[in-house]
Amino acid sequence: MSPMGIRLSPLGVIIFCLLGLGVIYHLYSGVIANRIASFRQAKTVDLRELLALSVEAAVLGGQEVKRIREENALHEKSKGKTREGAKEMLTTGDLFSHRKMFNLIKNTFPNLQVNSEEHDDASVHETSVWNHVIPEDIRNTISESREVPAESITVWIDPLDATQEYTEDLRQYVTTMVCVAVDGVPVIGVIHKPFSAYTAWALVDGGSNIKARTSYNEKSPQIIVSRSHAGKVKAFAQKAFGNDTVIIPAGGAGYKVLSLLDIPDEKHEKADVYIHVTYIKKWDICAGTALLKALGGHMTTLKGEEIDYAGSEANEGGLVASINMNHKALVDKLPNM
Ligand SMILES: Nc1ncnc2c1ncn2[C@@H]1O[C@H](COP(=O)(O)O)[C@@H](OP(=O)(O)O)[C@H]1O
Ligand SMILES: [Mg+2]
Ligand SMILES: [Mg+2]
Ligand SMILES: [Mg+2]
Repeated sequence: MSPMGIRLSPLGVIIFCLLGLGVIYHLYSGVIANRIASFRQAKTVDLRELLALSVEAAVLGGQEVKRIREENALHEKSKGKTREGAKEMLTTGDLFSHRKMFNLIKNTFPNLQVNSEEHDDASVHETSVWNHVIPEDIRNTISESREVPAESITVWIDPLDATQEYTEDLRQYVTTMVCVAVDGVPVIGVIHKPFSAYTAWALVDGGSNIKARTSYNEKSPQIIVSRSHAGKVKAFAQKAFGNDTVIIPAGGAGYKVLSLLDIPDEKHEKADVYIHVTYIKKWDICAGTALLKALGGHMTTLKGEEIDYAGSEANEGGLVASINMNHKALVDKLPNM
């Protein structure tokens, strides 16, 4: 008999305790599972793996871009206007490519910050995960892995660059791009051309599958510029390099960076310098910056400042890109905006 006159059966006490534990487990199981999941998520990421994943994402996105164009199912619409009043086009190609690229990266490394130009309001559940196989060309060029803290990484993706030209069926200008910045500094750049199945990739201080050309005209450079967001770039370039300067209008920021390099495609135009004077966003230019940087080139604002590839998407200061020339001397020739 207990002091209160209630008799406690040992079996009853055990059952009561088990029930209590069950209730506590039920209440906290979600919390515990989340804790375990976040502990399991990689705290560091290997840049060589991230390069291989970036290539895979750009290629899979590119397949969507190509398919939608071939099926003539663009369903183009304007998603707004640029500051200069040009229509910002959105097509099914942009959207389907975004779904593939964004989800592949997020499903593989859920805790990475991934900034895409596009958004998916339908939130289609795309479950693809990367198979972690590093292709032979990457393994042969980059022999070592390099771990960096996941929290230092910002990934920028452009699921379809040169959308305006895509709607005009100017397929040669279209690319898909992935860039990885560590602490705001671009270290991985991938530019993929879906209609010619060509991919350029680079890891800064690691290696790449593309080279600079052997010579560039530094005195009278041929300047590649935007054809659909040109602003006053022609007058700007002529002021710097003279009225006879050859100006090449072309679509796509990815296309224009590749035109500075030794790309194995006769049809891809060649230029010495890329200049852009209107507003542009970081998913348009980060991959190009990384590729150029890996090969010893530069992409800066028109004042020669490095661009911080963390934080906001905006780049306000224009762009000048060059390789195998004195970039500082080039910047000094440019007029004030
Ligand atoms: N003034 C501006 N405002 C917003 N985006 C711009 C811009 N100028 C260029 N861009 C973007 O930069 C990319 C290259 O432009 P361009 O072909 O004119 O050189 C295009 O990307 P998207 O096609 O991915 O939207 C384009 O939309
Ligand atoms: Mg766009
Ligand atoms: Mg773009
Ligand atoms: Mg785009």
